[in-house]
Amino acid sequence: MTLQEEYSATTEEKQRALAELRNIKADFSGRGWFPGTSGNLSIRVGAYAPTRFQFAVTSSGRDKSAQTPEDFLFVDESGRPCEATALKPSAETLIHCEIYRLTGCGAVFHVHTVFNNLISEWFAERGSVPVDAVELIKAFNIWDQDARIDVPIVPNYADIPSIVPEITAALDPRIPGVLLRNHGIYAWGANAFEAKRHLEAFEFLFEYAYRMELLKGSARRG
Ligand SMILES: CSCCC(=O)C(=O)COP(=O)(O)O
Ligand SMILES: [Zn+2]
Repeated sequence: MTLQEEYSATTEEKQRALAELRNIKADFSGRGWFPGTSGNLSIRVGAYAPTRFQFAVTSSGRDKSAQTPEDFLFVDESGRPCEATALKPSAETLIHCEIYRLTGCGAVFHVHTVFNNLISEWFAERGSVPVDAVELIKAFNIWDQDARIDVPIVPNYADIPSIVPEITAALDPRIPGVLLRNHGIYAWGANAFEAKRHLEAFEFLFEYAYRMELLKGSARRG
């Protein structure tokens, strides 16, 4: 068996990943989480080693509220298509590659929302969004009484490869997500179910943090 064959998935596994991605794309689109063709999704398939893996990823620049046969393609650990295709992988595929390499996770989801953009800008100088003693922190499998977490924020650059080392440096193994400043969130999990749970929890916590900052501001003004 060649290395290529060893790490590529069965046809059934690939079809399952595509079906799951289609459902998640439709679900997130219904929430308005892909404005203006933004956002990208991926699910890993086949065997995994940090230096060798494959995943299905959304193709670049497409209307993510539409379902078409051109929505996804399979790429390898360096973000290159691993099957003959005219499709272009997401412009942010290298970020997915790095998250898989660092964490060994099974799915990575990226969305742009007003709350994740506002909160990343508000706390940009601090380098993280603090969240204190909110029950939904448990969605990250953090069960400490009154847990406090810091969601990392990294700079956003037009040149995507320049973002990769920022993610490498900022990633906290306890926190399954990272914010790109004034851009969006990357959230991941062992599989699509877990990545979706994490993404939903992040979005709840960002809205909570945003509204809490407003309340504190109005309390200070009297
Ligand atoms: C139109 S949003 C700018 C690109 C972006 O941030 C994004 O998430 C979508 O890029 P893709 O290449 O994955 O379509
Ligand atoms: Zn983006």
